[in-house]
Order: sequence, then structure tokens, then C-alpha cells
Amino acid sequence: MSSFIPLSPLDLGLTRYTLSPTTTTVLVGILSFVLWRLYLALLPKPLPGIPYNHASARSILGDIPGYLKASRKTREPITWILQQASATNSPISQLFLEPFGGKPFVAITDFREAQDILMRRGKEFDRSDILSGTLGVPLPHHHIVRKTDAGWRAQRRLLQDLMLPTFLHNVAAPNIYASVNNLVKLWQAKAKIASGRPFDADRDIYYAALDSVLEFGFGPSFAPRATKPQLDATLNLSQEQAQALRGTSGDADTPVDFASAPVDETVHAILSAGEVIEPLTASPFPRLTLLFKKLFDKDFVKIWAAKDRFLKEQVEIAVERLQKHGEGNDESWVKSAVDHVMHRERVFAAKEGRQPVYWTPVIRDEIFGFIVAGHETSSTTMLWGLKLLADNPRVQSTLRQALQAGYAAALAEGRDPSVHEIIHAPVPYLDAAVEEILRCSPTALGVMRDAMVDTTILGCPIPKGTHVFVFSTGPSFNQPARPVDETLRTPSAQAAARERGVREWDPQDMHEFKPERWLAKAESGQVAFDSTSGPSMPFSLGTRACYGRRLGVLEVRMMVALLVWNFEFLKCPEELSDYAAIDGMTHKPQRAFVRLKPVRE
Ligand code: HEM
Repeated sequence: MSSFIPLSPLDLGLTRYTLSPTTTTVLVGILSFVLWRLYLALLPKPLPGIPYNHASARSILGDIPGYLKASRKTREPITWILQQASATNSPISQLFLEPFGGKPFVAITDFREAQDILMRRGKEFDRSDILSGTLGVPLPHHHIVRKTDAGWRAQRRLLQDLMLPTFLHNVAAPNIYASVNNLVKLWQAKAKIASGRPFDADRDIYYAALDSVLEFGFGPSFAPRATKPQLDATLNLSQEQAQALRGTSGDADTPVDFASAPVDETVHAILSAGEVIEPLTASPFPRLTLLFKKLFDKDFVKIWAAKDRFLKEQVEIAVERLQKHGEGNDESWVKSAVDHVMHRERVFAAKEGRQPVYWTPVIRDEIFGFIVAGHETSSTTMLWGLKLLADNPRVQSTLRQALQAGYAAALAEGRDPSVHEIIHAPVPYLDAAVEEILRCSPTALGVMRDAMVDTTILGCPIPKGTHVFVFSTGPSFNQPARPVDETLRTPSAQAAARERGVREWDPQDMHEFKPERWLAKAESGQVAFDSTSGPSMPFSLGTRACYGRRLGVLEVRMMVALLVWNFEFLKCPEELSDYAAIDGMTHKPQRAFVRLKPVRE
């Protein structure tokens, strides 16, 4: 007879395996011990002597929850890292950003230590693997992601001379001037429609910076630009459309919402290709994300192919021109950075006794790199700069007066200063204002390096492979420095201080936007710009500092001079003029509005 009888442990004979209380206690003890050891093994392993947050060190996730919370809440996780580092009140600190007992990250918040690491200790600290694992995925052959090796030097030789005054002033500057001129015209048209109301400056500055790198990179070989269509669309607005944009509320603080006009198809592809890089680098698995996009994202595949097609076409045009006009060492035909790179490749090939190869993955990524590295950085800096100028009317009017005095002929003739005047006429206050915008714009909060050997920083052991975040803002830059025992600095840092002195800002006003800090009386008694006045490193320092620094400064200088010449930047309402940011490729303002009053109606 079969009947359903519920089974119990007794029926299964499990009673035979019942453990005695002592055995159970021992087994539970062993298990707890194993789990405890596992837990300990997964806890962060602080580096000795370097301060850290003790609560984070008691969690196997370390500082990751705090970092993620800051990412979600403020969108500024790097600012959060800086706050954690500053809170230790030490110039060196550590955070646990790799889970399960991974390597601590070391943060340096001291200008002199940053200088030492970046300028004098290049063999001990090189480009971080974090950059090759992120930016290196979409740009695997660009020199920015390489360690400082022979390959990096060879790639940099291809770009050599592009940042010399001869190229920048004769080739790049007139074209950049033309694109800033379009921005001035666009804002004159927008200011007329907005009648004193604020409007979003983000896209306009972004497009003007893109136009500048297109001018620098490709010159007249590629005519389309991004600002011109915006200008045409704004000039073509009818009275009714302009009135509709202003709306009926009459509230002088409500922003006018100008639509963005479509840009040329290739410009759109270049922009979009640049924009897909950011989410790729932010992904926890960039390689997998890129593979997935290449396999399944049709828009991505189209944009990426259009970008490569465009770059190849530009190389072909330059090579054709090189073969037609570039006899021997004659460089007068060179009208763009691509022309220059082709010229260099031919010179190197001849020296090395080989045939030149003009289209390679290295050349493709280097040329695209002009756009990626040079576009958002300049535009973000300018957006911060406009905020700073609007919030500091005294500085703005001093600057305008200095420009009017420096470009007196332009003022008398009722015209804009020429490109030649902006580059060559000395206006120390303009140099000082540009330098101060760069100092106060947190475009890059710092740079990453990896320790290449077991070494020390400020007397603390730093094992090979440690990621080091070197901050360029915070303590010693715009907040009082943390105390440092001088004997803990390297002999070379101590010697540099003895020989050349130490540059420091006055703690009373180091947080202020004050161009005067860059001015000093020269021997002649004249006020002159002094670039060595105090700590600032917006482009980083040393061998791996920003390659495009001179171009970046030229762009910012041109924009500041022409915009302040033409417009008064009035303060925007509080809710539009805060300093909240988003951390992506750069540390960018969340809101960037302008309220313009033309200087000459
Ligand atoms: C205001 C504008 C700019 C700012 C604030 C800026 C800032 C920076 C910073 C902080 C770095 C990292 C340096 C390091 O790791 O030590 C960098 C690297 C770099 N920048 Fe810029 N940059 C600007 C404009 C440009 C422009 C216009 C270009 C080129 C067209 C450019 C090309 C590069 C390149 C190629 C690197 C990598 C250098 C290397 O790895 O050897 N940048 N930039």
C-alpha cells in the first residue's frame, strides 16, 4: 500500500549525522574564523603613515559608497574626492576606491609636492593606466594614453612646432579670430532679441571652441563651421518669432530659450564622435561598451565611420597639397595642423630612408585628438571665465578700460581690435585676467599618475602601481596650504626652494578672482604681467603637461578680449549663476547663462 507520509529528518536517517554540541561549536567557530579572515582580507589596506577616513577603512567597499552617492547627488564625484582629501588636513591622504581590499588611491593637495612629482620625478610617476583603460579605448593610438617612452616621443615629434608662435600667430590666430568674430555677431543678434534677459551660453561657446579647433586642425581645407548656422538662423528670425521667444511674462530674469540650428552633416558627425567618448570613458567596462556599440548601435557605427572618413579625406587633401606645393623644406603651403603633420611625416621618412606613410592609426588618432583634447577644455574654461567676469563687475570694467587704452586706435576708429593688435599690443591686465580665469576655472581638478617603482611621497611609502591623484585646486591653490615638514620633501624640492624661493598666495585673498595678483612693477617702473607670481597649474606641469597650452591660452585670450570689448556681462539671477558642476571629460558648469549689454548700441 502506498500512502503519502510526510518525511521528517528522522525518517531520512539524518539523526545519524546530528552533531554533538561541542562539534557544532567548533565548526561554527572555524566557519566564523574563516569568514572573519575573509572579511579582513577584503578590507582596505591603508598605506602606513597616510591619513584616511577610518569609517571607510572598516567597510569592504571602502570609499565607494560615498563616491557613488556624491556622483548621484551632486554630479561632482571628483570634488567629493578633493573634499575627503582636504578633510584629513594633510597634504597627502588616501582613499579606498577599489573594492575588496584593492590598492588605495593617494591624493596630493599641495602645490610644491605636485610640482615635484610632475616636473622632477617623471621616472617615478608616469601617465596612469586608468587613462589608457578609459580614453585609450576610443583613442588607443593617441600619445595622451601612452607612458613616456620612445613611442610617445616619436608621436610628439610629429606634432612638433605646431605650438610655436610662427604657426600659432600666422596660421591659427587669424582663423580663430574669424570664428570668435562669428560668436560676437551671434551674441549681438541674440542680445538684441533678449533685451536684457539671460540666455544659455553653453552651446554657443561650445560651438565657437569647436570652430577654433577646426580652424587649427584643418584650416581652409574644410569650410563648414558650427557657429555660422546659429548666426544665420538668429538673423533670420522674424519680429514675431523674436517676440514669441521673449514671451509675454515680462519677467526680466526668465531666460530666452534660443533653439539650436542644425549644423553641417560632417560637423555633426565630428561633434557626435567626440561626445560618444565621454559615456565610453565613464563606463565601468569601456572595452565591453565599445564592442557592444560597434556590434549593436547603428548610430554609433555610422558616426564613427563618418569621423574616420572625414579624417582620411583631410589627410588625402593635405598630401595632395604637399605633393603639389611642398618642395624641399618649404612650409609656406602649410595652412593647418594636418598639413603640418603630413610635412613632418615626409621629413622623418626621408631622414629614416623609408617611404612616408600618411594614413596610419597613429595619425588618425592624433588628428582626432586635436578635437577631443582641445575642444571641451577651452570651452569649459571660457564658460567658467564668463561666470567669473559677470560676478566681478569691478574686474570686468578694469579689463575693458585696459583694453580700450591698449587698443586706442581701434577705439578711436570704432572697430574691434585686430588679430595683430590682440596678439602683439601689450595689455598686461588682459594677460593677468586670462591667467586668473585659468587659475580660478576648475576645468581639470587635477591629473593622475601611477607610481612606476616603489617610492615615497612626503616620507610615506608608495608601492609601485599606486594611483596618485595630484590636485591643481584646493589647499595651497585657492585655500590655505596644509602644514608640511620641509625635511620630508625630496632633496630636489628643498634645493629648488632654496635657489628660487617659494611661490605662495596671500591666504587672505587666495580664494578671490583678482587678476591684480599677476601684476608686478617691472624694473622700468611699468606695471607688467608676471606669470610666476604664485601657484597655478591649469595645464599641469612637466613633460606630460598639456601639449595644447599655447593654443588654449590663445583661444581664451581672443575670446576674452573680443567679448569684453563688445559686451558688458551682467549678473544673472542667483538660480542661473551658481558654480555647481558636472564631472565628465572636464569639470563643467551645470548652468552657464549670460545676460548681455552691448558696449556700443
Ligand atoms: C584651456 C584649455 C585647456 C586646458 C585647461 C587643458 C588642460 C590639460 C590638462 C590638465 C592636461 C593633463 C596633463 C597631465 O596629465 O599632466 C592636458 C593634456 C593634454 N592636452 Fe590640454 N588643455 C587645454 C587645451 C588643449 C588644446 C587646445 C589642445 C590641442 C589642440 C590640448 C591637447 C592636449 C594633449 C595632447 C594632452 C596630452 C599630453 C600628453 O599626454 O603628453 N589641450 N590638457
